[in-house]
Amino acid sequence: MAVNAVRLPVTQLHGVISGNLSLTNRKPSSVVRFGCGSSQRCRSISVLSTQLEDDDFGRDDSVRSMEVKKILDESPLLPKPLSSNKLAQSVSNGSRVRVAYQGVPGAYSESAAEKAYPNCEAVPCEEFDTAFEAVERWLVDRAVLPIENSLGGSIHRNYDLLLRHNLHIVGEVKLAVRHCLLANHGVNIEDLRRVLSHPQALAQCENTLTKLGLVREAVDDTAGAAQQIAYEKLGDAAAVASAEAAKIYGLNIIAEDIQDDCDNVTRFLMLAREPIIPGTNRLFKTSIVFSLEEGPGVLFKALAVFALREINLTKIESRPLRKHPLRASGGLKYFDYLFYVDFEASMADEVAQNALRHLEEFATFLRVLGSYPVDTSML
Ligand SMILES: O=C(O)C(=O)C[C@]1(C(=O)O)C=C[C@@H](O)C=C1
Repeated sequence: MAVNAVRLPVTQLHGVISGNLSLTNRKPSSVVRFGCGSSQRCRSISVLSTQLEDDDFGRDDSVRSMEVKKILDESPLLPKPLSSNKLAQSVSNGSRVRVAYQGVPGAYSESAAEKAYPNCEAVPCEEFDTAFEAVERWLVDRAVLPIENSLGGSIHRNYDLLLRHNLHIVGEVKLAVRHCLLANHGVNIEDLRRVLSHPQALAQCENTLTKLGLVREAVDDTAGAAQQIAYEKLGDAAAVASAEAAKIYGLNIIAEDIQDDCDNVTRFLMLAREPIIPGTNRLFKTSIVFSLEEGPGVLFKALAVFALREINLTKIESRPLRKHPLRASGGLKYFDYLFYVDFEASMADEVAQNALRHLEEFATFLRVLGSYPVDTSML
């Protein structure tokens, strides 16, 4: 699949928690005030759409973006995604659970945060690193991270993030992802030439998009794509995003359920500064990462520590060991790997503790990423 990366420069960074509104020209802004209910959300949308209504598609881009900037700067209802620069100026108000996610309102990660922590305050962030940092600096309580999808498989980059930061996995959420094709009102399917979305979302809709013959353009998140279509009043482009994003940004749903399989589920991890105390009162899962010496049967031996104890593995993923990608042995060069394994047991179970003690005997590195309740909502 050809995906043309679209990365507009960040000109200015945002203040969310401090309430300072400023503008980035990469992501014009979000339209939801933190913690506001859907009625407030709708009110703020209608303010925006009324003010933007008179624009026509032919207007000069720079004039239009100046106007959008003015509207956004003047609106008191528009929170902005957190960026690293503004983290230092932010303070946590400590009332509801605050969950950082990458993207803008209407992103699936926001829905995952709300599924995991109903009534939470979902905090949009420009980058995953910012979301992680927001937790590390006590500005929010949790970060949410998409990790795998039933159609697209593992989200490799996010595995790497788990190791780069020192947060603990404290929960998982499985979310049914139902993609829609969104465009501005008055734009028909025949007018479309391009489609914008997160690369994962584009991949999940591969068949439909190929049938429509649309050129794919990758952006940072699905809702960000919808926002761009709306703010730039694009007449030849659609976004792959949620029905919620259509509501927020005032777009028309041209097609529903366009993912390649109706069972499209993304699994998200919830991350926190402290691990949760693992229990045995419900189904728990534990995620670990380890590396091994090179040699015949070493991975087999590692996996046997679980098999011998009848511990079920639910996921195994390997990623290159970035600092030492190649290992020389007997004149040959081998790739060095990290193995990420999820198994169905709690760290409170003696059998799991024994398995990890056994693995420690020959693993060159081992870290427990978290022991957390299994999301059984989709069983
Ligand atoms: O772009 C979004 O809306 C996201 O929340 C990200 C994301 C992902 O990274 O996989 C989440 C769920 C869907 O699988 C598509 C995109």
